[in-house]
Amino acid sequence: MPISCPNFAVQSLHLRSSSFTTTAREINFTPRDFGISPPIFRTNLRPNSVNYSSRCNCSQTIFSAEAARDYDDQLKFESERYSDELEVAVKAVHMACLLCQRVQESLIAKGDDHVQSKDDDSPVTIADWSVQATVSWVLSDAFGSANVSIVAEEDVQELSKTDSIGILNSVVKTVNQCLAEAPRFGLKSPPNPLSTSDVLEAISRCNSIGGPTGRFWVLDPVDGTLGFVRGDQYAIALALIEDGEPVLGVLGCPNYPMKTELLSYHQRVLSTQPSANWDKGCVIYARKGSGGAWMQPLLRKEEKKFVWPNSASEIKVSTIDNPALATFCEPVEKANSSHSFTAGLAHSVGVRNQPLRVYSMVKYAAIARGDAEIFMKFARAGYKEKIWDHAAGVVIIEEAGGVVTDAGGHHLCFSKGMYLEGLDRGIIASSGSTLHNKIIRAVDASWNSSSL
Ligand SMILES: Nc1ncnc2c1ncn2[C@@H]1O[C@H](COP(=O)(O)OS(=O)(=O)O)[C@@H](OP(=O)(O)O)[C@H]1O
Ligand SMILES: [Mg+2]
Ligand SMILES: [Mg+2]
Ligand SMILES: [Mg+2]
Repeated sequence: MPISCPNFAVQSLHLRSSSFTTTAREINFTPRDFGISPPIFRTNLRPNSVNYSSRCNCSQTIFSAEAARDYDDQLKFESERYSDELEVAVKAVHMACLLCQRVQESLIAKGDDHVQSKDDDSPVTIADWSVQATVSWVLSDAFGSANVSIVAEEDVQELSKTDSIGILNSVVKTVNQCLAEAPRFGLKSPPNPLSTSDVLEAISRCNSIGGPTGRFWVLDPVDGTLGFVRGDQYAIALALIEDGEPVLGVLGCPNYPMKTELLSYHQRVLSTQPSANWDKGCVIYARKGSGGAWMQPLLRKEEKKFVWPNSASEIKVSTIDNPALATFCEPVEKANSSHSFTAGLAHSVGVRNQPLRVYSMVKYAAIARGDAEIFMKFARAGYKEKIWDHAAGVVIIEEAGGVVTDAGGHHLCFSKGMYLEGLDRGIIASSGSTLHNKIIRAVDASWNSSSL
């Protein structure tokens, strides 16, 4: 029996099956018009299952009962897509946040010497390796190691040196302490504590190099390690990429308070807030195409009986589009992004507020939560941005209603391996297209006279 369904043609564009691609084209829309990325649109095709019959005289599309059923099935399928992966990812990041809080507290309290320097002089700590091992183990246990491919920042080279034995032992202890808590999140603990070689294996299993096809996870176990060792902001970032497009993003921000006004409070977060009588820490996540981004408060590690599932609230980008009222955020270190160039851009578009300088992908979280309107990063010429520093943040900002592109206005490309290849000058994220376009025009106007 045919069913007349008002606005069905437009609704049906959300269905993402090949049949609807045709429907969309007939009325001059493409999946991109709806923020649907082609790789997702193409997957799970169910060709010919929709009987596109005719149009009624009031311009409403008429579909068969079979089509309506198919519509419901497809909607259900879409709303459940990646739900297992997202659930495990959120739990793994949540566990990693508690792990990091413990390590950071001990590092600040004892002035721990377990901070190593990598070949590029950047810091790496027990927390970086421990989170990588933990998340790797949790994902492999949940989905089977044969099905899990991970691109991640750390390797075991430094950790395997004979003089790193003390650090390695601390990593193994930290990982086992964290995994022992897995049942509190509804996950399994390993039947026996992981051995040193199990932990090394879990870290080095994250050796995928990414690419344009298939599915892989992208993990930055501690983003903003410098902020971490200084007792300041840092993030745990996990994304899932399918056929070159990030489809899930999870950001753990253990020192980013639920109450916005505390973000501008920078240094010595831990030492001056000892009783933690404030909602410190959150986990933010989003699924590509769902049109929403969500935030959970971080469960307190000292609460022995915390209840999972945790509550979540929806987050949205700021509605401010007047540069005079906008705040921009950028890296703390001027070695990582030119502060003078961004100050010039901000001035030329009429931004008056002081920049919010925050370590790590907490900057992406700040835009998604509506705590700032613009994020800019212009690294020195020759620096290649890594996919793990951006993938999770991009999904979250876009689903919260914002925009992320390079300075040429192109989407960031996650399909060319571990680097954001072809990045045009720098990265800009904004709460909306008005501010975004102004910044892009300002970059064009001042780029040639810059020293970047
Ligand atoms: N020279 C240089 N230029 C640009 N970017 C660099 C550079 N060196 C490092 N990185 C990467 O920056 C990540 C931290 O970025 P942030 O925005 O947090 O910078 S800052 O720490 O606030 O200055 C940082 O991530 P983590 O290593 O995970 O901390 C690096 O991947
Ligand atoms: Mg690093
Ligand atoms: Mg990083
Ligand atoms: Mg890192």
